Amino acid sequence: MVRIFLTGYMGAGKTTLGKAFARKMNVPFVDLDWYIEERFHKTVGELFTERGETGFRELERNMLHEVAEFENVVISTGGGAPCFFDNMEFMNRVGKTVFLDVHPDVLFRRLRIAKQQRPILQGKEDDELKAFIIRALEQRAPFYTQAQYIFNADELEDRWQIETAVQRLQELLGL
Ligand SMILES: Nc1ncnc2c1ncn2[C@@H]1O[C@H](COP(=O)(O)OP(=O)(O)O)[C@@H](O)[C@H]1O
Ligand SMILES: O=C(O)C1=C[C@@H](OP(=O)(O)O)[C@@H](O)[C@H](O)C1
Ligand SMILES: [Mg+2]
Repeated sequence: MVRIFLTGYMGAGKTTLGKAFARKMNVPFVDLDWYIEERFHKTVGELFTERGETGFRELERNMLHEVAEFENVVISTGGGAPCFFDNMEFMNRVGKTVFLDVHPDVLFRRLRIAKQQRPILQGKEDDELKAFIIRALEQRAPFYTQAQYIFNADELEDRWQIETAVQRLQELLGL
């Protein structure tokens, strides 16, 4: 039975790599944010606005427990999921956890063009965004580093790099 959780900061490539990895492993892919959006018929941004971050985190925890029931699955969490409640401990208990480790400069490059759909980053100018990413990584590191595996995901810029990353991830997990 394969139940793998991909974690890491926003822009680390959890969704991109998770999707490609699940396809290669021939198992279903679940992106926790997409699952939440489908279940509630609302975007993550709308849920943040309506319920505040506290409300979103509660819902995220409940949905994490729901998707963790699936067997043979690759699950990409949202970047904050491992850092609230006992979510990280829970994932370590029920599956294999991978921290997608990405250099802050790379995260900044990816997120400055992909921040609109991420409520926490909205309205941040470049300087502020960079400082925010660095600070958030420091705060979240104690959670992310509880993952059983650490995977460098600095290179996910094209199909070839993604394919290479999928192979490396398979080797890391011994699959
Ligand atoms: N080749 C690329 N060049 C620049 N940005 C990219 C490229 N590929 C992906 N991104 C952006 O980087 C982000 C990382 O991908 P994603 O899988 O969504 O990360 P996560 O799910 O960890 O937040 C995405 O928002 C995407 O828009
Ligand atoms: O890091 C975070 O706190 C968040 C990350 C997002 O997921 P991605 O990491 O897939 O962008 C999403 O769950 C929400 O916007 C909050
Ligand atoms: Mg994602």
